[in-house]
Amino acid sequence: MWTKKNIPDQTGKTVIVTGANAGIGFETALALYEAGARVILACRSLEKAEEALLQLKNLGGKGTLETGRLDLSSLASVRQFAETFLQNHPQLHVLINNAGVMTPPPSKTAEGFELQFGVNFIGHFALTGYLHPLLRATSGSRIVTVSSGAYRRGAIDFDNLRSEKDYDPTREYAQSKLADILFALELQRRITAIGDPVLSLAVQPGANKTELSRYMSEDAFTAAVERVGPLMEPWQGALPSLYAAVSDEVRPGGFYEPDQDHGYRGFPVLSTLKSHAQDEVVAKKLWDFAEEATNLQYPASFQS
Ligand SMILES: NC(=O)c1ccc[n+]([C@@H]2O[C@H](COP(=O)([O-])OP(=O)(O)OC[C@H]3O[C@@H](n4cnc5c(N)ncnc54)[C@H](O)[C@@H]3O)[C@@H](O)[C@H]2O)c1
Repeated sequence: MWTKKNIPDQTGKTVIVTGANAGIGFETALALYEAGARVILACRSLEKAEEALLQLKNLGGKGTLETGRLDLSSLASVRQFAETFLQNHPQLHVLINNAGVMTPPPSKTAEGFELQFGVNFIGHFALTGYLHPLLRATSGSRIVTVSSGAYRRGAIDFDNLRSEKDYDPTREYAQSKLADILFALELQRRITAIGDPVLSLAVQPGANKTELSRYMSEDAFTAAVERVGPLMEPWQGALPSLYAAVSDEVRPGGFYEPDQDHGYRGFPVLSTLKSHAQDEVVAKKLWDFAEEATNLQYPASFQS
């Protein structure tokens, strides 16, 4: 069984974890810090990032910790974070696109996207794009994008990417998490096409006790727990991200999730995605949309 004890020494590696101040992101950052990495806690609130840094230091690790302000609901903030990072770091070994929001009241990003689509997908698309040149220049680098089992119920509604229709929070969450997977796989195809060794992987953490459910009603939360069974601890939810971030066994464009044979609990395994998440036509169309929305085109030498 793969656990965080299997993480090889990460001394000399630089890792960014988005949404590292809470839940799965915090546990992901902790494990990599323990293993010796330089971990950048990229958080919406700098104050919360500093609090998390102190908590992590108290827990102990042989790596180093830094904080950065990153609000994924604003492309200006994403750009500012990336520019500051690029000025101060010669390498980036792992980018973990972990931050997320689920079923909030109707709200929009600075650019007018529905919050879940904007934060979970568009913000991470932009962040990855800004950091991509440094990832390319760093040997053995990888990008890990955290999706959700909710992708299975998701569909990309190209007539509603700018919230043209009524807001349905659950549908929007599932769409954003499907978008994360389509993005990770399309990115790998584009990276491979230009002959780069960078890896792009997608993961889903299973059902974990975190603050992600803060906007769910008690009834909806109870029904969800009845459906999926007892929730796992956040450290368990971090295992697929950690496996994808450090394992030598990962497959380019692979999707990792807690083992289905064990009820989506415990150790991470390579898993087969449902066919709609492997749809290359939809992925390309979504990529085109994201490029236009963010004004970013990458990989730089890729010709579609
Ligand atoms: N907890 C689960 O059961 C579960 C299941 C499937 C997928 N996930 C995914 O795991 C990831 C981590 O979620 P979690 O369960 O730890 O939830 P969480 O609510 O505990 O943590 C989410 C993190 O994302 C950050 N975040 C939210 N909006 C942001 C923004 N605009 N800019 C920057 N950061 C922002 C939060 O501040 C927090 O640090 C998410 O992508 C989520 O969709 C979680």
